[in-house]
Amino acid sequence: MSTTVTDPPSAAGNATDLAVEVEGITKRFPGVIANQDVTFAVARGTVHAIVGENGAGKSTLMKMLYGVQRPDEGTIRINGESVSLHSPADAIKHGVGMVFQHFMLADNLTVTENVVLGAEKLHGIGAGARAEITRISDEYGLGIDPRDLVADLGVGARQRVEILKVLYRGARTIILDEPTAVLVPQEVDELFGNLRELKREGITVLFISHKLDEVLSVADRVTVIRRGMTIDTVLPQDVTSRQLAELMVGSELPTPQTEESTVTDRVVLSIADVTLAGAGRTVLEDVTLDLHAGEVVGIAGVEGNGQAELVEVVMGMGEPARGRIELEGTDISDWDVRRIREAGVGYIPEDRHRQGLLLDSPLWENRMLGHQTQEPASKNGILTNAAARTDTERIVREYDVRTPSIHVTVGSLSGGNQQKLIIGREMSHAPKVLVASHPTRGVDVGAQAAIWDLIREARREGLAVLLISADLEELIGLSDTIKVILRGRITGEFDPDVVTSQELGSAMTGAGKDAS
Ligand SMILES: Nc1ncnc2c1ncn2[C@@H]1O[C@H](COP(=O)(O)OP(=O)(O)OP(=O)(O)O)[C@@H](O)[C@H]1O
Repeated sequence: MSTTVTDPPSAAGNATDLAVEVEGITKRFPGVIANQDVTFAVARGTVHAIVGENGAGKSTLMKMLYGVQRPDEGTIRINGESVSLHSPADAIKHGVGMVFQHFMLADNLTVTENVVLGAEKLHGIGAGARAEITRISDEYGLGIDPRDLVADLGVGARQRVEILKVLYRGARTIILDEPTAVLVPQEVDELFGNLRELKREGITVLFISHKLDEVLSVADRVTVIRRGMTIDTVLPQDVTSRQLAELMVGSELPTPQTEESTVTDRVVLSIADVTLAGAGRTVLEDVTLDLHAGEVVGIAGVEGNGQAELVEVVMGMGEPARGRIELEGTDISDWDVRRIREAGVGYIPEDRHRQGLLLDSPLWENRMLGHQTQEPASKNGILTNAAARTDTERIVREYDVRTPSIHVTVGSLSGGNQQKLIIGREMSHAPKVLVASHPTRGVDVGAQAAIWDLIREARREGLAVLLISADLEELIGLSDTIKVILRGRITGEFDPDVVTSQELGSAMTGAGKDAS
């Protein structure tokens, strides 16, 4: 493919037209070269995407640009000036700000309070700050009211507050980490509109994403990183998303197989009229659904509409006020997590850091987490570390977990590789039911396809899956039926063979027509 961008990114080729230059950056960790001689340049006022497989080195690169990590070798130039960044405060002084995937806003505070927190010296905390927030919001078309309470804002608006927060601190280059992972299609369109407005005003946006179609629709240039090395910087009009994926992987991708339905009429998990109250309001109301052997039921919803609580009641982390949950005919409504797992329910949690993994422990110890009482970790009540280690080696092989060994801490793995380890662990106990929250969040396209194949294979053997995902392509691609959850109620049911992402997005926000 002759897509390499050889000309300097700026029309004039003048170094000062470049917002960021990365030259010969190398970063080593024990047993891993995370970045090796990485070189690329980002023109001012453009949107520049960084893509690569899980563990390719994208986050490490961004951490160096944001002052959280120091390169071992190489140079970073910002606006033509060579810089040495020792902290995020350093980075922001040079005009580089970062917006993380997990928002860091306090719900019970106003937009102004959130924005000024830690930056009180700039414009105070009162009228001056509010005026500045309004000015920035107007200048970049963000539509933010400084007096709004963050709790009242939707996901898209919260993200705009995060963007405003870094602009308020003087950022002229903004790094976004997988910004669309939590957005519905309409919000993605809005965000991309905002990014175009930002670049018109001379702001530079650098972003990491695994969603290659989106990358191609919004980026001016795309830099591909493979195993720590820069492979190419391409123009979006010169490549398809498949070619981009092949550049990431370094070989041709297999064509995905479509599957016949494997749904049986045997109900494995039955959720009947489940109602749950929390913090003075009803978070789940009369939720009823059956999971059959061989079936994937997808749950589509904007974050915060009860899907997390639904998972919690199914997994025994919350007891419903009303209703009943049965596993193969047995009432499990008041069972605890351990008993439910032992009865054959696998669990891929939404927040892998809080619920799925012990970051400071090695991979093989994490293999036993939540399964201490089951083989191979335990035989007749005695822990068998050796068996757990051997099985971890198998998972690393089968799930392509990129790691120097099974003895390093899980915290040192890239996000996508942590996720692959969790999925490998949960699938190895041959569950009857898999409760999967965002199973491929942060996972690259190749690994996502492999995980979908594994889930489909297990479904053929009779696995029933409750799939909660913010990735509508995933819901459509993997589910046998999709249910929409809105304000704690199931408000619609869709056939994945005919529904579009746009229709699902509308139903999720309550804007669309009801069930088809
Ligand atoms: N603090 C650390 N200690 C040891 N190794 C690390 C550390 N941070 C990253 N690595 C390793 O560096 C490599 C690159 O990781 P990085 O997180 O940058 O990848 P990534 O491209 O962002 O992946 P993903 O798409 O999965 O988030 C991986 O092999 C990872 O295990």
